[in-house]
Amino acid sequence: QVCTQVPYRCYSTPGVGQVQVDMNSETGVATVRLNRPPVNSLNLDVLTELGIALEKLDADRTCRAMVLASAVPGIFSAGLDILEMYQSTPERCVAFWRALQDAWLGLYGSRLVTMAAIEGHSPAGGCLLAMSCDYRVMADGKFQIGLNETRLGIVAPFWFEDVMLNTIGHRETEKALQLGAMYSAQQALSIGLVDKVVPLAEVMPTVQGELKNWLQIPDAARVITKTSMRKQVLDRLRSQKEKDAQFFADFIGRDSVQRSLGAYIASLQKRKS
Ligand SMILES: CCC/C=C/C(=O)SCCNC(=O)CCNC(=O)[C@H](O)C(C)(C)COP(=O)([O-])OP(=O)([O-])OC[C@H]1O[C@@H](n2cnc3c(N)ncnc32)[C@H](O)[C@@H]1OP(=O)([O-])[O-]
Repeated sequence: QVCTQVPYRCYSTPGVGQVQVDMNSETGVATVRLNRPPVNSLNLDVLTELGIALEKLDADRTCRAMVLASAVPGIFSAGLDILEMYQSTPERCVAFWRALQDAWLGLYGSRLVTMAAIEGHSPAGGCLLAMSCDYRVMADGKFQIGLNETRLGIVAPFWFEDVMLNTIGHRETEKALQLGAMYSAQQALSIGLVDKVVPLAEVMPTVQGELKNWLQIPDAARVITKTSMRKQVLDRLRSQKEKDAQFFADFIGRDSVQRSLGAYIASLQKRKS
């Protein structure tokens, strides 16, 4: 196992944790892999683990960069675990949302160079995680990426919207969010939602190659620049975290939203059979 070799260090037990972290102390690059089969849906536990992992990496002075990837073939992340939003309690909804907020604040506000290796589908919350990195490489082929929330009868919150706006601009975001659009890798590339599209086997090598460019830049100057670019969006959520969590719990609890989610879950199951 890669983790037992020097100079790798693990923050989680390989093959066990739902968020696996391999830290290469020689290069200063950590690889964080989501590991919640079958689709890496993000529940309270995974989001809490992810938030803690990001915090630890940020505090590790030997760490300069992080690659966000998946341990599950064919999937980057299916987004938020729909079962956290369906027939849940208001208390659980608030706790779930806080964990998402904290994980996102840790990722979007990270001092590290962050790269998304998108080796599979990446809807909704998966797209948010990818967009929150500094750079995205996606596998060509059948995989799709996008914020499809409206298709579930739910609404991407203002901070998902802010991140998309900063990634692909106002006009594309308006269309993408209203339609709940899912894009192929090539379409995503054409609107700037991802930075590079390569064959599946080339995703990781391409990320490693790109990292070399980013790591040539002195950290302090890059971090000040990144912070200045992202501060406004981060502060907008930081200043209203509780209000945002309460809004989510209230919205999700509506009968009409529960009905839409129920129908969407049924459609996912039907697609399988
Ligand atoms: C306001 C809030 C903002 C919201 C943000 C979000 O992220 S909203 C999230 C929006 N996300 C979406 O709309 C994504 C919906 N998912 C998909 O479109 C597809 O699963 C896929 C394309 C990701 C993978 O296709 P594939 O053919 O490889 O896999 P498959 O389809 O066969 O699924 C396997 C099993 O996983 C289950 N399951 C799947 N996703 C979720 C989930 N998010 N959660 C929970 N469970 C999920 C699925 O039901 C099935 O369960 P079963 O029957 O075995 O008990």
